[in-house]
Amino acid sequence: MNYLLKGVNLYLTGMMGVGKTTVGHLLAHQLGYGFIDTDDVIVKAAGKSINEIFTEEGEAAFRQLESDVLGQVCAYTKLTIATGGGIVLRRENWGYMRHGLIVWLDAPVQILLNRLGEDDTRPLLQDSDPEGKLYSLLQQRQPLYSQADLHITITDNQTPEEIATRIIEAIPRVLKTQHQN
Ligand SMILES: Nc1ncnc2c1ncn2[C@@H]1O[C@H](COP(=O)(O)OP(=O)(O)O)[C@@H](O)[C@H]1O
Ligand SMILES: O=C(O)C1=C[C@@H](OP(=O)(O)O)[C@@H](O)[C@H](O)C1
Ligand SMILES: [Mg+2]
Repeated sequence: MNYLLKGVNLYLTGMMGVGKTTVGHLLAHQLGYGFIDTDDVIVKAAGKSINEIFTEEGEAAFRQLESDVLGQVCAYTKLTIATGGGIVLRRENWGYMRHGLIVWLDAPVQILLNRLGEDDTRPLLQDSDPEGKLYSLLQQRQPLYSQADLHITITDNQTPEEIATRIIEAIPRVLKTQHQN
């Protein structure tokens, strides 16, 4: 697999709660790649939580930090990068991610809700109707996620290890021509 990938970065995208951070970590390990989570880099650089950044500086400032981080990390190779669910919103982020392979992890809203129902670390879900919020975010973002190179559908009973293996098995089918030269 590493011979085929030639150090090309993998970007995991998809809705919050789908497992980008969890699966990305395992995927990096299986590939012998480094692992970066854009949210983690932002939190470390800002010295505050994602919730604090949203509350004190606003979503627009968070999105700028997110693009800045992506612009930095895309200069490196042999990385699996777990992005935040909203990375697909900015056109410039696609320009950065297109240098690698973009994977969309796609799960039904009910799975996301089950996983994040008790979680208070996602500022966009601190809403009186988290289910409705997830549906509206998905409706807005689905056309964007669908521009990924690889679409992996997640069901309830798959472990993160199984999902990482499925991604690895699917990669040869989607390696772009420019990456095979
Ligand atoms: N395949 C899975 N099966 C069960 N729980 C999972 C799975 N993948 C992730 N989770 C759990 O769902 C929650 C959200 O996962 P996370 O990796 O943070 O998602 P994301 O980074 O996409 O928001 C975490 O509590 C994580 O342990
Ligand atoms: O979907 C989003 O807009 C967000 C997703 C979060 O990351 P995860 O997708 O890793 O939960 C985090 O970046 C922030 O709370 C905003
Ligand atoms: Mg995450």
